[in-house]
Amino acid sequence: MFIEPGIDQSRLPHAKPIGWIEVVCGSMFSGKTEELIRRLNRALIANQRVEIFKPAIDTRYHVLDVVSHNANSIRSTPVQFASDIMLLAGNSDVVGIDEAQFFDTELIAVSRKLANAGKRVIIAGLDMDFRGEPFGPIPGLMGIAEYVTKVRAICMKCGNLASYSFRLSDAKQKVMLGEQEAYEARCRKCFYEDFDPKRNA
Ligand SMILES: Nc1ncnc2c1ncn2[C@@H]1O[C@H](COP(=O)(O)OP(=O)(O)O)[C@@H](O)[C@H]1O
Ligand SMILES: Cc1cn([C@H]2C[C@H](O)[C@@H](COP(=O)(O)O)O2)c(=O)[nH]c1=O
Ligand SMILES: [Zn+2]
Repeated sequence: MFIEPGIDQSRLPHAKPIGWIEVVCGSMFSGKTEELIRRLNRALIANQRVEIFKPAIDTRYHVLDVVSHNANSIRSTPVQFASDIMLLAGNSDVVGIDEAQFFDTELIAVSRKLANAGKRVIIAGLDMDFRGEPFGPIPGLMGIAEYVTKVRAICMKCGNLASYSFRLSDAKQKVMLGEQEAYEARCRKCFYEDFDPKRNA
């Protein structure tokens, strides 16, 4: 179970705001966005000021909303660069960022600055790409985060827990938006059984 230090802390008299970083990561369909939305909604219920960002390229379900695969949603601000978040997060207590793997590695410095300024920063993103390699700023963010939650999907081949996102086509580019028609959640065994390093080189 995830403890929510911000909410406990806000009850302490004279408590100074202490910032921190939370990372929610895993494969596609593992519930990252659901978990991000859950944490942000609870912060809203606690009357905290919440700002939510996603990369502007992620237009899959909605241009503005962060939307989970099971249709939960929350309003967000799409931004092009991680540095935009620094400019727009000014008045918030809590900053949520979805699809963080698509941001440049500047997101690591931005998250550190926001947390050092007393904000709770909650980041959701893919830890690995379709080749099973670390994705963008996520590994670096996991390194500097106080809390890291790895969530897992269900393997579409065998029903075990899945940590990998298997791409169903031969497309080689790292960034390729898609859902069930383009990717399957897979466990380690089922991912590597069908992974062809030459095809994916
Ligand atoms: N293979 C799968 N394993 C688990 N959940 C799945 C799978 N395929 C579809 N889903 C749906 O995806 C939802 C999670 O969506 P979401 O939070 O958007 O995941 P993520 O952001 O990690 O891609 C689940 O609650 C479930 O309804
Ligand atoms: C593995 C992998 C995924 N993507 C894309 C596909 C989706 O649009 C997002 C991930 O969304 P989710 O909320 O985690 O399901 O990322 C990609 O561009 N490259 C990849 O290697
Ligand atoms: Zn499997």
